[in-house]
Amino acid sequence: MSNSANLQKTFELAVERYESLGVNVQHALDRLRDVAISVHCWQGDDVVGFEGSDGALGNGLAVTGNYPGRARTPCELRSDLELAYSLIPGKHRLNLHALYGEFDGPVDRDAIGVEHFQGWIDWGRSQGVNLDFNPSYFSHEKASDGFTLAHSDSGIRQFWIDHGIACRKIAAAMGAAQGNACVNNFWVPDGWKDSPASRKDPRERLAASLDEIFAEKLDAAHTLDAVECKLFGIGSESYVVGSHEFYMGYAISRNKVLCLDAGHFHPTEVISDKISSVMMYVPELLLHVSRGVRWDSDHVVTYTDELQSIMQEIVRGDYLDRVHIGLDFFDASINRVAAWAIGTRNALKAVLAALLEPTETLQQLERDGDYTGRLALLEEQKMMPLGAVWDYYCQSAGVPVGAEWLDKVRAYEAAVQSQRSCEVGAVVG
Ligand SMILES: C[C@H](O)[C@H](O)[C@@H](O)C(=O)CO
Ligand SMILES: [Mn+2]
Repeated sequence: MSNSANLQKTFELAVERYESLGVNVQHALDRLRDVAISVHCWQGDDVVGFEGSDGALGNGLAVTGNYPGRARTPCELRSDLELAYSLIPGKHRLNLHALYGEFDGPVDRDAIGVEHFQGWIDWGRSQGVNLDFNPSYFSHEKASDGFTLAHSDSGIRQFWIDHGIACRKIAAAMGAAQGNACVNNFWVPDGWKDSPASRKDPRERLAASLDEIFAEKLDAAHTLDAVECKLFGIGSESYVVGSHEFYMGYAISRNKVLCLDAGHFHPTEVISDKISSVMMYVPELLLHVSRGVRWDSDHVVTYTDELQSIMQEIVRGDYLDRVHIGLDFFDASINRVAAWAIGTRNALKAVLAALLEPTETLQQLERDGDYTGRLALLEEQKMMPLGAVWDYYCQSAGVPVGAEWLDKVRAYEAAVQSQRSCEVGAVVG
């Protein structure tokens, strides 16, 4: 029997197994097809961007590793992304940071405009890839003391307010061009290494700055504002202005999308447990699916218990329409296209596993107080033939099955990435 016939047979047997639990595999695959993961551009170049500055990453963000082949121009980044998307089943989004505009000279962050992102908008249209966006409040001389929107200097605050306003306009233009909302996520690094004398003042300034940025009402069909909290960072170990409580309150009171990054809490705290709580009070949620190892280390997403729990919570709560799934990791110690493929495929596998769960049966057992049955079924689930369904899904989506994608990455690395030996400065691709 050919590989393809084997795969089909294994899939059919898997369908029967799931049917015996009352799970309709085709229905699960139909739902999975609609899940668009927002793939983060910054894994492709170690969060350097195209501003043409020295590229030094600041404000608590750190990328470790020196694997060759980093994308240095928009053309290279797009080429790498095209390969990555071809290895991932389904249609996915691109999450762009403001520092990835195409600038033909120095343009400061408060002066960026949609013209600097037209290349991305055109590329997105040609690829059928919808865009999300992020203002960049880091790696800039006006953020060098760790403060931006909460800065005590009103001039610096104004500069960053203007950056936020400019980014909202760009995001709205992207959304209008693609015909669906561009999620525009605000993360600011503001915080202190050591204990503050006033925790209150910077928080009041941050809220006031954000209110100014969001003062103009934009069409929600074009852009949605999201706000991302953080517990601590390198250099902001004692205090982060935009804490979870700060943004939870801000998002609820201003009807904003809340962003939960899996690496932004205490190391033993998980975001999966937060989803059903926050969804009671905020309209929509953005996730930065990441993997912290001992700290917010932004490791490539692997198929962990927490990844599975996050996707289970989204599916069990019937939140697929209100949760935007984005990724946030940056690993420079392995091939960067492989990092995207591994992390995104894992996120999708976890969504598939959640869609294949006999949720109604489990919840009925729970309502009946049959916790023995609940635990037994949850554990038996773990041995179900998920891999057979995943392989079938990849094959029917026209992307490599199993580890076959790695051959494509290796061939691309040999032909393309390995030729990128010398660094280039500000290059418009
Ligand atoms: C580059 C991203 O915006 C950044 O990772 C942010 O989302 C974050 O998580 C900072 O820790
Ligand atoms: Mn994040």
